[in-house]
Amino acid sequence: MKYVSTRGQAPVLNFEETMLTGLARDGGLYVPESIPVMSAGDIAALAGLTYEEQAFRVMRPFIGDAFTDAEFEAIIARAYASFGHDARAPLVQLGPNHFLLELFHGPTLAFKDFAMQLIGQMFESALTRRGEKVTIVGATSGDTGSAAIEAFRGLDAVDVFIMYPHGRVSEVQRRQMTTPVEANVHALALDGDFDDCQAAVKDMFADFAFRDEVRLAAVNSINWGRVLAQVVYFFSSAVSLGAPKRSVSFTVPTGNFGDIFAGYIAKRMGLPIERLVVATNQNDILHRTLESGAYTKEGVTPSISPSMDIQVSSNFERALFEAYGRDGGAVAQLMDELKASGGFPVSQGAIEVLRDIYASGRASEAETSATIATMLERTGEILCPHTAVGVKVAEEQGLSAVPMITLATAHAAKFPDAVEAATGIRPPLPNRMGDLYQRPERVTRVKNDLGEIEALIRKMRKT
Ligand SMILES: Cc1ncc(COP(=O)(O)O)c(C=O)c1O
Ligand SMILES: N[C@@H](CCOP(=O)(O)O)C(=O)O
Repeated sequence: MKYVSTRGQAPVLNFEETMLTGLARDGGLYVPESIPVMSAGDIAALAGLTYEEQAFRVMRPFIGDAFTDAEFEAIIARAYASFGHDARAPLVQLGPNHFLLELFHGPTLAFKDFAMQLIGQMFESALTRRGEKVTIVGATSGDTGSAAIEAFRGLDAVDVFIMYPHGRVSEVQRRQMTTPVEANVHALALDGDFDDCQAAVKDMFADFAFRDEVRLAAVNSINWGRVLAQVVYFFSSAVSLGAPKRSVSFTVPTGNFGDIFAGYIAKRMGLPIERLVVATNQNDILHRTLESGAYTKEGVTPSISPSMDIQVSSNFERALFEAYGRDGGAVAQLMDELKASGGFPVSQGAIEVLRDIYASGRASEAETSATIATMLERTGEILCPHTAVGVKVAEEQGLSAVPMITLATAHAAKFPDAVEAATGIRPPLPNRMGDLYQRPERVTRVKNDLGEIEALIRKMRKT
């Protein structure tokens, strides 16, 4: 399996190189040269298997010879061993034909653990074999960062630097990043918003001297390995509701577009997905784009679903690449326009392709709060605000004979203030999170200045 850049100018790589490279050298994102297809028989055979067995079968065609079957099985087993639910990604029913896919049973209580625990194991295995070390830089609006620090803490072959927008993540998210004691992980509180953090990561990758000096690697959904791991739960949930005989639809709370793009990959692999619905909060650039055909950046407005406070949605580039018939030159031009003028019009042909694949909706702050309250009353489920955005948008899609699965992307206890304001109940952290509120914090405040960030990383890295 080979991987190509969405901007068409970077070297073609195999899976392991793609995983360790992160952003392509032309600024694009790597995607598989072709998408492997699973037959109806292959999909039906997933029924009754464990999550780990399903993960092996779904991901195996993408990894080429990066790992032997035995190594890959062991990596998957280690990745999910720390999850707090035997099913890993259980489904619960919310109402007639509406299901919630609980993706928050991993160690940091968000869906990011599914991919991050896996790529942590894959990095460790590949780097040990190669005798190499890397410096990971990541941008987070709260969940990617905590999941990355958890997955990579204490590993000898990596230093990890996670930038989060100062004052714009929840206390639980911040503490998950600032309390681990291992010397190889660092939380950097940046003066700016998530888009500034993500732009800084991409600028570091574009600074080839720095990139090569510190051997930069990425764990945001820039990294194809992240998207790949997230494909699995689209299969596991659909199969448990009767796929491939029965179609399903998904609503995905969306920010950086990685999770819903994983759903698109599952569909391309043969999973019968009828609708893929993008659910946004008030930072609704994706919903506006699908409605108007113009991708136009506005400022990021802080919300009660802070992990989705994003305006420059990284993986939308992968969706554009597909919608423009895999024309890397056209995508590069759009990305230049975005950088220069803060937006671009999507061509008529491409927007029609996108609208064919993705539906969309938006939930306001008041609607999000009201959904948390109503769902508690109706179903007894306490939703996190991101999940509530998804549930609200899913309900607006209207009932159909096809089951709708909304992704529950985080545990309510990560956002206790928003949940308490909506319901009067302050959701407690699971026991296994222990003394998070008592542990001392370690964080470095940093200006949104590339030179300063790079100097700090040079100084703090140990490899
Ligand atoms: C809890 C939560 N929900 C939804 C999202 C949006 O996911 P994506 O960025 O893959 O669109 C995020 C952040 O990525 C998140 O942390
Ligand atoms: N919501 C994310 C933003 C980064 O997304 P990623 O999937 O590209 O890592 C977060 O919680 O940090």
